[in-house]
Amino acid sequence: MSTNSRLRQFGSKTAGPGHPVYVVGEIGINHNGDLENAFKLIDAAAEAGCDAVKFQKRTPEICTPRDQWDIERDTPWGRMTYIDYRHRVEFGEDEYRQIDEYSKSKNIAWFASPWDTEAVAFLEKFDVPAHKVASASLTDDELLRALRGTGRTVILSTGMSTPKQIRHAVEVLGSDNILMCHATSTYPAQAEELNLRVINTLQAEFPNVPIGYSGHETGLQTTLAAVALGATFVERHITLDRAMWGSDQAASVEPQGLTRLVRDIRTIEASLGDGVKKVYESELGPMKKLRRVPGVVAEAEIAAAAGEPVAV
Ligand SMILES: C=C(OP(=O)(O)O)C(=O)O
Repeated sequence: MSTNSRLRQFGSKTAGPGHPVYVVGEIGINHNGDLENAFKLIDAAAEAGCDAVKFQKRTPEICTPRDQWDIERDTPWGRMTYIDYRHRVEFGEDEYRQIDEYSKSKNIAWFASPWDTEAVAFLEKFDVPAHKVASASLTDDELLRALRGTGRTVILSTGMSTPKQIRHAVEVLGSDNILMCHATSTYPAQAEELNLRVINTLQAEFPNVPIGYSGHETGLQTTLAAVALGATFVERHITLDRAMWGSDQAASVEPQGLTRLVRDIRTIEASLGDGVKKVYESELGPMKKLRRVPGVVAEAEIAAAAGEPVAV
């Protein structure tokens, strides 16, 4: 474990205060079961500068309530039962091997949210940098225990959860290896229900846990606001085209938007600084020109700009 208790490892990268925001393009099931779509989404995330892409891994027979298996629905692949559809959008080991190789070739990490313990065992066949607990799984103690047992960084998403449920999940997972994400689990989420100040609330309640943001809103501004409020991790759903078939596509970010999002996150984190008030050398020229009364601390400020301690 790291010496700073609020830092978390994602392979060779570190997330937490003082480190670049860890940005994840959530592919989820927006690949629609098509490996070529997954590769294109990995390309888009790598080109945008994301640190990782993420998938969702389910064992359909475990995750689909039995009474829904045989319900028929229309899909782009014809009419099929719900359980067949769940299999149709799930990748198996061979596909994940290809995803693993492809991601490596693009120098981007991948991981997933396992929705059941078999999916944890499945993902453990790969050297993933982390696992994620989807908000819907926050109350699944069996899953949380299996994830804790992997010893990897675990991202805990907190949408649709009460403070009591969140505290319980942290107890089950332990706080040493987790990163917690604020989230509102509505697709798309409305600005009025994002409640971004919860990022600060969670930070105050869990001082040893880095806090991130998993967004389902449309648009990018509110995700950038989350970074300004201190989110150390950001995840947004990504899609090749918001009009594609699938429940998550409409609330996802397209490649161009993703590029803007990562660019603006990097600008915001650079602009947040260290919070120590100082006079920059670049301000000395304007100061000379514009300040009529030098003021009693002018010399000290100038010294500070030259890297010397402020004496006031
Ligand atoms: C649904 C997921 O996460 P979140 O709750 O953050 O949207 C997920 O990661 O599968």
